[in-house]
Amino acid sequence: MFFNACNKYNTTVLKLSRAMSDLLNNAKKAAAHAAVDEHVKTDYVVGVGSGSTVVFAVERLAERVRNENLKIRCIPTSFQARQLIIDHKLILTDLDVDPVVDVCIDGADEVDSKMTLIKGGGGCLLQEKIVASNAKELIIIADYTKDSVKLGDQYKKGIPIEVVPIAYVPIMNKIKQRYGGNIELRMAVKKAGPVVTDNGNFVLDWTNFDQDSDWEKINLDLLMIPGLVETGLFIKMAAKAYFGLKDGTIKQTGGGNVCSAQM
Ligand SMILES: O=C(CO)[C@H](O)[C@H](O)COP(=O)(O)O
Repeated sequence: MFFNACNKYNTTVLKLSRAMSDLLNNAKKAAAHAAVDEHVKTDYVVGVGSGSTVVFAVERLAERVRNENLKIRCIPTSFQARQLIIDHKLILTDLDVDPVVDVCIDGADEVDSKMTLIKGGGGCLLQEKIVASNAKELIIIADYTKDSVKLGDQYKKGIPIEVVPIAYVPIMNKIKQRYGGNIELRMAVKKAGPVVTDNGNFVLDWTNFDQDSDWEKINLDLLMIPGLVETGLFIKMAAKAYFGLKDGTIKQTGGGNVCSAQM
């Protein structure tokens, strides 16, 4: 009797979590397809972001290359993005060969009402910011859980900060002293010790920050700390965000031209 009730409960929980993940995946796919269809043209150099939503964008790029004979060259923002480009038989390039990127399509952990982003949940913030900063347009694709008024409203894992390993303790102390909140070294899951980025660095996650902070000022202050390589704050970089909603429709934010990435 007890075991039957437990089994029933477990099956219901499993069904609910599957339904939730289907909803999220459909939302991610809808956003990714819309962004690729509206922003990628033939002969474009395309920056390929990182994360689970970008997988749908790469699938769509490959589909358009096959069906429309679209000609594109792709610049990865991480090891994961490079593998995706190779697996989908897209043309791989880099900033040495193609220093100007026509459009960069990437995910985000959170987008606030001013189009300030938290990125780096997957630890790829440095290369993502480099590629985005060399793109004429940064287009964000995300599901509805990423659409916030203020940073920290929905995303509770914090602002990622990439640091040189020998400097991680003093940097953690400085951030806590200056701005408060909590800061932790990101630990690996299938490896003992910390996460090591594609660039050989560590990642700190800064949580419980003041949500009314002046992010532009804080970002510049942080970047002055020796050993701090990059922050996951993307400010005035994204031109547009596509959010896939639960009902399969898409919400778009951002004008498209005011805040395109810095050239
Ligand atoms: O910044 C990132 C990786 O560094 C990702 O774009 C961000 O974490 C969103 O990922 P997902 O599409 O899986 O939600």
